[in-house]
Amino acid sequence: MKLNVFRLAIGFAQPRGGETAVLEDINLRIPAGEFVVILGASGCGKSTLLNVIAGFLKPSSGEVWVDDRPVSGPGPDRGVVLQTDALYPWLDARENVGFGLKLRGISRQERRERADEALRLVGLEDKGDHAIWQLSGGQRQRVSLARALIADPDILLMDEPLGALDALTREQMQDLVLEVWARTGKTVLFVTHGLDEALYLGSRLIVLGGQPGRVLLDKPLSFGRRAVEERIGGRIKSTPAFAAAREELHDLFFAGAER
Ligand SMILES: Nc1ncnc2c1ncn2[C@@H]1O[C@H](COP(=O)(O)OP(=O)(O)OP(=O)(O)O)[C@@H](O)[C@H]1O
Repeated sequence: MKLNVFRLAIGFAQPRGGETAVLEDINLRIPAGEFVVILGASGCGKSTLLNVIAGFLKPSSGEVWVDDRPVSGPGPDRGVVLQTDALYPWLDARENVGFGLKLRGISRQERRERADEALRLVGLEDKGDHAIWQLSGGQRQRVSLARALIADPDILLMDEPLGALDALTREQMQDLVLEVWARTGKTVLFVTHGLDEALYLGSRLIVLGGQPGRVLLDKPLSFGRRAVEERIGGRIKSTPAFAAAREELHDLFFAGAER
């Protein structure tokens, strides 16, 4: 599914009155199947952009379209994964994954089957009965990803989903995200603060910055356009070409951030 953002702007009311503009004149055309990484200084509006696309926030002006439908609220065509897992501690992993289907009135049997399928996709087929507190941080993020995948959304919105994980788990999760993306062909919007992560995963980079936030840079990323099999395992990150691309991205990013 194509995702289009037209002249989007949003601001937040201030406690003492008035409004601060957070994003202004955001225009994006994202074809189906693209892996878009979004970088930008803290507070520039990355999460706000994802929340508008998810339908959790209404823009002050402009529009978001998924294919030929304008977004007016959350929908099963867009799945969301956040930095901190928003899992329900009183439900086991399988019930967490299937919770959205329960709200849609889908039978217990079907929920169970689909939750197990989503858990298989993230490599947790043996953890469905586990309580959330029995899972590691990485496993909890896998459950969050499975929960986002269960409705088979065409678009995955991921807001620093690996930001709270230790370095090793983070690398493993990057490969899992790549595998899921390759296997499902979903469109991904992935907010990160990691330049390596952006280069490794993304087929396209968007840098937000300024006040109010705008798109400072929108360009294809060469490593992310390589076959997933070539990237998986992370060896590519220690090649001179990757180091050179990282340096270039570093300079571009910080030049942009100063604007
Ligand atoms: N609900 C809200 N009410 C008022 N201001 C808000 C609200 N949500 C976000 N903001 C403000 O909007 C700006 C952008 O916030 P946002 O969380 O989108 O930034 P970000 O780029 O995702 O930051 P970070 O990288 O630190 O997560 C910030 O200045 C923030 O304080």
